[in-house]
Amino acid sequence: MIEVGDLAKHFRVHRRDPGLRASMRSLIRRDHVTVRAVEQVSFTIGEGEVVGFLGPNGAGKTTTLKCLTGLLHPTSGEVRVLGHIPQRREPAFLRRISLVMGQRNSLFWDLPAADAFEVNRAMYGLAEGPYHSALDELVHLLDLEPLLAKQVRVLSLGERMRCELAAALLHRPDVLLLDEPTLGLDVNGQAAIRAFVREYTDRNGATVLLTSHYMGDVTALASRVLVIDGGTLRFDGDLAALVEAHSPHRLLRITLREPVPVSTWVDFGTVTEIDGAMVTLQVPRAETAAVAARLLAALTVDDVGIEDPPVEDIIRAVFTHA
Ligand SMILES: Nc1ncnc2c1ncn2[C@@H]1O[C@H](COP(=O)(O)OP(=O)(O)OP(=O)(O)O)[C@@H](O)[C@H]1O
Repeated sequence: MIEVGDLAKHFRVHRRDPGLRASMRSLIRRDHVTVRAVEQVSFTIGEGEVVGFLGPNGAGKTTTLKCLTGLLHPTSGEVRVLGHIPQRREPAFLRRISLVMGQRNSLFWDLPAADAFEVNRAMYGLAEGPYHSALDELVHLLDLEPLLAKQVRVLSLGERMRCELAAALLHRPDVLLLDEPTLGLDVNGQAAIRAFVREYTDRNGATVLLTSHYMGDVTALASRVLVIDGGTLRFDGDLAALVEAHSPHRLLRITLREPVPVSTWVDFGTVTEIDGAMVTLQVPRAETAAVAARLLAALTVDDVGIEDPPVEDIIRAVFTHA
């Protein structure tokens, strides 16, 4: 469905030092540098997969997504999406994909949302029947009824994102590329978009590649992740495997009947939080079960839970080691 082999995308950019002298000099001589935004990246994504694409700022995520849609031409390497070479931008290809960018507005600003959707209908040449059935489904799933008559320019960010998603899905694309779809939204707004994407993909089986700085988006939607840093792919696999490979520790959350002296914990692990009788201990992953058993035998435990550290911490560790 999506096949990427040794993809590289380099940008040649004009370099100018700050200051007036440098400005004057650049009028005569222009220095250029090459930005290696993406370097030898390979992966394949199968039909119906929902994959998270993670990386710090400037890692190369958006550049990769733009290569997948044909908005950017690769410097080298192979990209095939739905059997098409994206940079050819063939109508048969464009009718089957969608790219939604959280920080970009693609809807006509001055039109009511309903008319902005009509523009997309015309653009994609959708027949009345399929258009209305897709629109009805999206209006229902995204709760758009109260927004249809409002001008796009007056919508809140969360409302606009819901409309952006609807507009992007009216032609029922097989491949959906989501670049920071929850950027800047509050917790409710993020939850609404996540719930929608999950429901939509369950119903329609679309293939999704999703970038987000909110780990909640990725943990809620994707079981597989690609991690990119400095333009290079660092990890491709299950989120659970990433956690296991990069987190040598697990957390034991213990509630005791009564508090005990802090020195008690030295025998069991490293205390990361303590609040009276509630303690969080960090223990080596391989020893988790044995430590839990020793704790239960030695102390009066009301409750004990075993958790992995927050995925954010693990991703940070991946980037730090990279
Ligand atoms: N048109 C361009 N011209 C020059 N450099 C570019 C261009 N587009 C991207 N870059 C550079 O390529 C690198 C990767 O950028 P990209 O936008 O793909 O990163 P990203 O992972 O999406 O980051 P973020 O999470 O901040 O959106 C960055 O160093 C960026 O400055």
